[in-house]
Amino acid sequence: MHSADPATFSDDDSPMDIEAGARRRKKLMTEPTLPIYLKFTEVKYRVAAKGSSREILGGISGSASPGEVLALMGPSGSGKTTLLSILGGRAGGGAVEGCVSYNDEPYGKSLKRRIGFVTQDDVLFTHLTVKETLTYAALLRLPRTMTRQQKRERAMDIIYELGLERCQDTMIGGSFVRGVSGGERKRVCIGNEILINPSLLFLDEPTSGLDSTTALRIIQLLHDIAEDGKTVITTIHQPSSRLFHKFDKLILLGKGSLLYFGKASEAMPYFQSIGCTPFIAMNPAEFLLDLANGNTNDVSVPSELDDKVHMENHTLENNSKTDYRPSAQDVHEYLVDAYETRVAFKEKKKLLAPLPISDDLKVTITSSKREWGTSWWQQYSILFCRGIKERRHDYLSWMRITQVIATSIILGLLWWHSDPSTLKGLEDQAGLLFFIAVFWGFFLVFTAIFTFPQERAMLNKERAVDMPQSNCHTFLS
Ligand SMILES: Nc1ncnc2c1ncn2[C@@H]1O[C@H](COP(=O)(O)OP(=O)(O)OP(=O)(O)O)[C@@H](O)[C@H]1O
Repeated sequence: MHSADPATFSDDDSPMDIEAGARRRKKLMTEPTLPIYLKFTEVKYRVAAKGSSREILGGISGSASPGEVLALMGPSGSGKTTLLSILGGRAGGGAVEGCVSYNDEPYGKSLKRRIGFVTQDDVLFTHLTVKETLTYAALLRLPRTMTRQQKRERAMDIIYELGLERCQDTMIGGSFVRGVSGGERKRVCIGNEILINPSLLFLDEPTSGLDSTTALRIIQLLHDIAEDGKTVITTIHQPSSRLFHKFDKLILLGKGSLLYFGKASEAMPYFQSIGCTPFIAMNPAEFLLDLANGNTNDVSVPSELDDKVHMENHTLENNSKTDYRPSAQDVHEYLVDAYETRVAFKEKKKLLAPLPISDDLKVTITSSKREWGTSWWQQYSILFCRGIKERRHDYLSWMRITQVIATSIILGLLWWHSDPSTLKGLEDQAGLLFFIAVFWGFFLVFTAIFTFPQERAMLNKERAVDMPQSNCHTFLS
């Protein structure tokens, strides 16, 4: 794995920490990454809505090669997450059309183990530390061929690679527990996925909620990961201009339609070529999002679109007012048409070109079963230890201890001086035993029941990447 620039996460760096610096510069010893070329043509997605169906994506085509970072950009609700999920083999309940191929092969179960998917919501255990989180993930997900010690070392390498060494013993934290910062938490999520050395890495808004410097560090990290031969696809909301220039390729979506696919560096010249130029100096991402939203306030409107709007308005109102702005719908239709007529056919032709890889490599991704995982018993013991560590704070909380002590005192007082040598006293003692059995029975049952909702998100996340066996989870809960 490519080593991140030592300056990348300077907030966590300590000049005194020589060992940390040395480790960060060390390349992670992983098996070579299997290159995966991702291509998708005319991807459509429809969902059922009140008796009819609603189109979420309307024919999106594009590609990403190993070593590249492809950014999916667009206004909120434009379909970025939906497209990312389809490409990552996680489409929801809707109907998918079109073709998505990985080294010219369709999605198969064996690919699950070559894909890392960082979701928008961080699904992590709040009471585990950074080190524990990554170590348990390594123990559960890395191949059987590796020893426990090697797996632990891989987790530590990831910690140093991501610059998390200073917070490695800090709890992740959540709504009620103060823990690591948002940027550190995101890095832990990325670490969770890159430790299996995936060929394809999908990230849903890895920078949302982060300041621009931290966001830049995360994108720089993605760049470093891609440089190691991985294909990285990420959705992004509103990147700064520095961040925008880090992307190799860009997909701009508007209302589920493709407005641009190509090199990120060629996006501005393309929009200028179709007559859309910012009046003032602007962050390219802001300009593109304005266009995708149909907002042309600070943007020159192409004469073609201007004429069309004037004609329509004159016909409708028959007056001589000249200050018409095209509606958002007009702008959207113009951009979709412009892309279809000027660029789409060229890009589609490129997608048909043969890949620069051997036939063996194509077959490898579908036929080779990646050797990894652990036996049922190993999973059970790892999940058991993880569960104890996560829930120890809950079980040993002062509220629970007080609850048990208070109940014991009340019971003690109620059955004080109960004499087991008489029949009445014996009946009393039987009542006490019954009460204790029922109390502890329900106490444990309720504790187990309430762990299901908490663990559900984690179970779904782990099942999506083929680990661990769900009956193991159920047995433990
Ligand atoms: N299963 C579904 N049923 C109904 N509507 C859906 C479904 N999945 C997605 N949508 C709709 O599709 C549109 C696109 O959703 P998506 O989450 O992909 O957008 P997005 O661009 O990622 O938005 P954001 O940036 O806000 O996360 C939204 O309007 C959403 O409500």
